[in-house]
Amino acid sequence: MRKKVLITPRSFGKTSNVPFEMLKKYDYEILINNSGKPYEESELIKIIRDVDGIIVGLDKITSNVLKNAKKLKVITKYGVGVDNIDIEEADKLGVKITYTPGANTESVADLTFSLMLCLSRNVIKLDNIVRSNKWEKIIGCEVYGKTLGIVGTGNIGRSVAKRATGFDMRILAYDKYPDYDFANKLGVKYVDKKTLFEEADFITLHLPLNKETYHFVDEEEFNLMKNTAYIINTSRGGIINEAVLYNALKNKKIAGAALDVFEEEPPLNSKLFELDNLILSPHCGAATIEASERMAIMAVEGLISVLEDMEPKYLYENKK
Ligand SMILES: NC(=O)C1=CN([C@@H]2O[C@H](COP(=O)(O)OP(=O)(O)OC[C@H]3O[C@@H](n4cnc5c(N)ncnc54)[C@H](O)[C@@H]3O)[C@@H](O)[C@H]2O)C=CC1
Ligand SMILES: O=CC(=O)O
Repeated sequence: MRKKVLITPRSFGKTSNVPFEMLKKYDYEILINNSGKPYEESELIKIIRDVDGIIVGLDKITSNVLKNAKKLKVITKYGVGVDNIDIEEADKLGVKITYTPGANTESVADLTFSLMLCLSRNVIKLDNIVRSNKWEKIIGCEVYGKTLGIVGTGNIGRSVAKRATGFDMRILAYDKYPDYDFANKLGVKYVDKKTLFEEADFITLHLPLNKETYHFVDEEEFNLMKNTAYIINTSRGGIINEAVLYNALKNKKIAGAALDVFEEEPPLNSKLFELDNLILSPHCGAATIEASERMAIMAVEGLISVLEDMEPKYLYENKK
């Protein structure tokens, strides 16, 4: 019987045909989510019953979904953050998880840096000024020479650090597993969480979302920050307590923030929209031609390796 593969991410295979050509060699029956949005749990439960492998974007692969997946051998994350997958349930059921580590690193680092520059120079507001037939200037601040606090020095955090050296920034970092080789090479200083939040002019978050990192930035951290400091989140919405961020921005406890990710996505009619010291983007960190192509190819390689009983590629190891 032909194996069935479900593909849900919107941008999969949109920038090149290579991933589909790779899949063709195996004569799988391919199902594609053409709805333009992630599946609801109830939809996935129906579809997944006789699926052997799934390439998934941000759809929630809950324990209910997994319990209904009678043939599933592999869940392949088209991306890096696997917080939308019930990893423990998958482990219990013997379903392998593969992902695409590093595939979107440079794209997320680019977006992070561009958000930092947009915040410091009020780029969105400047654009609005000119479009409304006004000619006013806003005094911003330089990123050059400032202190950057990088939370999470994995692939993306390290790439942000590389960009920051070009701006002669003083770079502080915090990570549960510090990488001293990288730090020595780039002149990055590992500090404790409190020091980073107290001293940084720009803080950027690059942690995976899990029980340990949920609301990693909460009241206490906003209280430590300078009132001239900015925070940028391109990791996952749940890393920041959004209600507390709202108050910090509203009361000018901090200077500003930029969010590519939200506790609820999309953040429809959110009260965050009232704030003019906040820049928003719709979870676009990996939305480049280059990252999409790399993610699609690595996703297909991972999926095929498990479905065809080869040495699994890009296996996600649950470190708990
Ligand atoms: N906005 C977007 O489109 C994208 C968002 N992401 C998010 O960015 C996150 C980071 O991505 P990468 O850098 O590629 O992952 P990575 O796995 O290379 O780096 C994560 C880093 O966080 C550290 N870490 C983990 N738990 C920690 C804790 N409790 N305390 C301190 N440090 C901890 C790890 O030691 C590691 O250095 C992903 O998990 C994903 O959620 C990733 C790609 C695109
Ligand atoms: O959000 C995207 C990812 O790769 O994780």
